[in-house]
Amino acid sequence: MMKQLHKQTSLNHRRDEEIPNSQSYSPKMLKHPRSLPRSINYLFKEQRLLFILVGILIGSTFFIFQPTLSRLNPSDPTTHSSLSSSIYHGNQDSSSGSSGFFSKRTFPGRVPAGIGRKSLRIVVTGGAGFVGSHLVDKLISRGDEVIVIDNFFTGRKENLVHLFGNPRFELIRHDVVEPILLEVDQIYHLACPASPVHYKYNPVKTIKTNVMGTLNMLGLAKRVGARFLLTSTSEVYGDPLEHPQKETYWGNVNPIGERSCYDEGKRTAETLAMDYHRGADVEVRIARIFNTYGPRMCLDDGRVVSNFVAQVIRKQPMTVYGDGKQTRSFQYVSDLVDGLVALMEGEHVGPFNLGNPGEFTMLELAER
Ligand SMILES: O=c1ccn([C@@H]2O[C@H](COP(=O)(O)OP(=O)(O)O[C@H]3OC[C@@H](O)[C@H](O)[C@H]3O)[C@@H](O)[C@H]2O)c(=O)[nH]1
Repeated sequence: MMKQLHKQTSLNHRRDEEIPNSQSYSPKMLKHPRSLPRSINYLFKEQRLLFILVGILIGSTFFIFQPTLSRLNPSDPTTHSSLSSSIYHGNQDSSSGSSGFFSKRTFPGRVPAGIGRKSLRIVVTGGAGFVGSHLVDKLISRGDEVIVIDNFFTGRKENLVHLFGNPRFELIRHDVVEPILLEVDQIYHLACPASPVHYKYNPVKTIKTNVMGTLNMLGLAKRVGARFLLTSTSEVYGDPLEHPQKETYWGNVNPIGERSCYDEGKRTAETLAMDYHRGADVEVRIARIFNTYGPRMCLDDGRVVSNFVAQVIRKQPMTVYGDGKQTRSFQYVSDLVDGLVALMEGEHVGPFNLGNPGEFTMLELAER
C-alpha cells in the first residue's frame, strides 16, 4: 500500500514538472525582441535620457568629492580641535586612558557620528565601603557602568543608596571568597576589612579575603581580559625601618602577629597580582594606600580619625595610644580616588604609594 502511494506521488510529481516546462517561458522569450525598440523609444521621448544623464552626473559628483571633503575637514581649525578631541576621548576611555587592553578592542580612524566616549563596565569589589563608594560615585559620574560586589561585612548600603535608581549601577551581595563570573573591562579590587579593629575581629576571614578573594578576582580578570587594580596598603611595610617608605622598600613585617592577617594577606595579594601579570599577561595595577579620611568613614571603625572625631562629638577625652609620637599621614578620600583612577588608566603597574606626603604625630593630630 505504501509502495503504491509512493509511486503515485512520484508519478504526479513528474507530471507536475513536465507541465510547466512545456508551457512556461516560450511566450516570454518572444516578448523580448518586441519590447526592446519600445524601451528605446520611451527613453528618447520627452528628454528622459537627458534627465537620467544629469542625475548620474550629480550622483557621481557627490561620491567623487565626499572623501576629499572629509580629508579637508581636519585642516579647518575649528573642526580639527573638536574632531581630534573626540578621538582622543574615545581612546582615553578605552584604554581608560592608556594604550593598554582597551585599544585592542576599538577601531582606529573616524568615529562614526553620534558615537562619543565608549563607557566601560567596571566591577568595584568592596564598593559599599568608605573608599569604594566614593570611587563608584566618580566612575558613575563620568558615564561608566558600575557593578558593586560587597558582602556588607564593613560596607553599608547607605553609602550607595543615592545610586539605586541609576540604570548604570548594579549592586550584588557577594563574598569575593567565592568565584563569580561577570563580563567587565576593569576590576577595582577593594574588598577587605581595612580597619585594625575589623580585620582583627576575624583574622582568618581577613586573610581568606586577601588570598582567595584576590585569586578569584585575578582569575576573572584573566578570563575576561579585564584590567585589575589591587588596593594594597601602607601596612605592607610593617614596622618600617626606613622613613619615609619608598615603593622599593621591602618592609619589616611580623608574619605571626595580630596584624599579619592584613599585612601578610596584602603582601600575598601583591604577589598574586604580579604572578598573574608575569605568568598570565593580566594587566595589573597596585596601589599602596596610606591613611585616608573623609565623609562616610564609619565613626566606630576604631581608626584614629574616626575615634578622635567620635570622641569630640561625644565630648569625651581623645584616646592617644602609647606615647603618641608615632607618625602617620592623612589624605582626603577624593584625592585617593583620583589617584586610583589615574593609576588604573595609566601605563604603570606599580606598586605606587597613595597618600599625603606630610606626616605628623598622633599627639599633633589630637591637638588639631
Ligand atoms: O583611638 C586611637 C586610634 C588609633 N591611634 C593610633 O593612631 C595610629 C593610626 O592608627 P589607625 O588604626 O587609624 O590606622 P593604622 O595606621 O594603624 O592602619 C591604617 O593604615 C593604613 C591602612 O591601609 C589601614 O587600612 C589602616 O588601618 C596608630 O599609631 C594608633 O595606635 C590612637 O592613638 N588612638
